[in-house]
Amino acid sequence: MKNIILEKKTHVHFEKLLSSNRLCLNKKQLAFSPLAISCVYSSIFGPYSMDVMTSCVFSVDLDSINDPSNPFITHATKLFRFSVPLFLFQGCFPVFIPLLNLLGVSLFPKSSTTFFRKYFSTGKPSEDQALSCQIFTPMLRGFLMVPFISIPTGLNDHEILSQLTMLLFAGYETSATTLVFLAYTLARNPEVMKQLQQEIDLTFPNKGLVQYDSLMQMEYLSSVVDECLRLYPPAARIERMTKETVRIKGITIPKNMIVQVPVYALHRDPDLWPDPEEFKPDRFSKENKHNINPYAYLPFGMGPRNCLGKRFALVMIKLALVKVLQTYSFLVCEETEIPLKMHPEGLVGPLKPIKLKLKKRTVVSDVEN
Ligand code: HEM
Repeated sequence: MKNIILEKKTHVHFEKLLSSNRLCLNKKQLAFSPLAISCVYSSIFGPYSMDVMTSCVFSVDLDSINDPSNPFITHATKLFRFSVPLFLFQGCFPVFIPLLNLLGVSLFPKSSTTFFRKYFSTGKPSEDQALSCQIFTPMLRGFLMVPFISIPTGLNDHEILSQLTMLLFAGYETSATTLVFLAYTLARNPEVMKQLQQEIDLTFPNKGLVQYDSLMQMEYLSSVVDECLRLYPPAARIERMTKETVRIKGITIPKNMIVQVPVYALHRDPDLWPDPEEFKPDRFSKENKHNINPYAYLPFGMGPRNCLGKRFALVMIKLALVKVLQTYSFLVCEETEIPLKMHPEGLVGPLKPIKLKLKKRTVVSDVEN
């Protein structure tokens, strides 16, 4: 299944996505008033991530800023308000999941899953349409084309819908939160932001069109995003279950034991990262990157079950950051919380919405001073 989504020519899809506007911040999303104090998350990055994910996963074009009461948005948003204790219980004791299902206890609200089921069964394209029509995204087409590619029986509606919902669930908040933390860390590190704006202006002069290949070749942008994901990896830990009993450094881990990898703690371990609390993108520069132990840096996990949307997320995040920084600078203001209080539950995220000032850049020379 993973191979179907991660088609070899992914970059061609991304180029198409960029030119089709599916990944673009719209004018409203970029229309801050100069020097406005703004809650960055709720004003742009949340709706941006929602619009991109629903558009690319479900082939549904939404406008979360102007039409926030669209039922698709209401139900998609509800998926993220799941019970964390129930989530942890299911993770720790998967053996009870069938019993919970029997009792009608579900992680996601029934009204929302029913909405998506109805939506999908009435609105999904036929296999022929999906094969021929370019308006359906590669993801949706990939799932509908499964019978032609790998599994002779194909996937039933329930299986396709579960995959699509999983993609939305896995991609929306992780990407939105990363963008918020990028805005926060850049506001707190203006010299880094200036260097990044310089790279942006050089790569896309006169706020030029952002192109996939150039975007992905931006070295400083990559380092900034990597370093932000080190400090704020949305998934604080990942899990694996042992298939066999193993002995590692004198510790025996029995078969079928769930092992948690503390990603957040690893990323801030002073033995692995000098000055771990400091935001230093140069750790990820071309010259320094090879010194990083790949098992010490796991924002997208590792191995065959690593993040399926990694490349997608990086394009979406880099594009949004470049578009915003072409026009605005992030600034801390009185309302900016320093240090940040983190949410104790769920994904790594701030306890309260982050507030920053946005200053409209006057001219490109802004960054040359
Ligand atoms: C900054 C954004 C993102 C971060 C930090 C992130 C992080 C992660 C992590 C840590 C895992 C677990 C990997 C492991 O256990 O080794 C994961 C799994 C996954 N992610 Fe992401 N993710 C992001 C965005 C996305 C997006 C945009 C999508 C979809 C387009 C996505 C889809 C998935 C899926 C489907 C899985 C499960 C993969 C599997 O079990 O084989 N993620 N992600």
